[in-house]
Amino acid sequence: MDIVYIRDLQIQTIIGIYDWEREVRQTVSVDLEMAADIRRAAETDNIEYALNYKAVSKRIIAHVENRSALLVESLAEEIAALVRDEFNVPWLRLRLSKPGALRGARDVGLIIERGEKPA
Ligand SMILES: Nc1nc2c(c(=O)[nH]1)N=C([C@H](O)[C@@H](O)CO)CN2
Repeated sequence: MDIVYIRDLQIQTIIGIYDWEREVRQTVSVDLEMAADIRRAAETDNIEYALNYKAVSKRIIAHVENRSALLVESLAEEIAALVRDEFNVPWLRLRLSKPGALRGARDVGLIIERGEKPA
């Protein structure tokens, strides 16, 4: 199994459970690992056969910027579902973090894995 990844994709969005968090955009950071078979793209040197991380990033940004979730859990599940459905990704691991959201911690958030890992 090969992995195409995106690290520390920073997006501004409304997220959080507190009143002040409903009024100001905060930064969330996305790390994403996606199962892929990169061999055909490598053999042909053709983006048509690649899992295009630029296209995935643009889709995630569009979704997150237009959302105003309360919980990081909701946003993480939505991102995982759209990446799997729209880019035909069989398995992914997603870390969604809120830098600076908790005093004393660099960031907080969660890590989820969805789908089945190909052999
Ligand atoms: N498991 C979670 N815990 C908390 C969340 C969350 O989204 N998931 N959110 C908050 C607040 O919005 C926090 O980020 C503000 O500092 C608290 N706990």
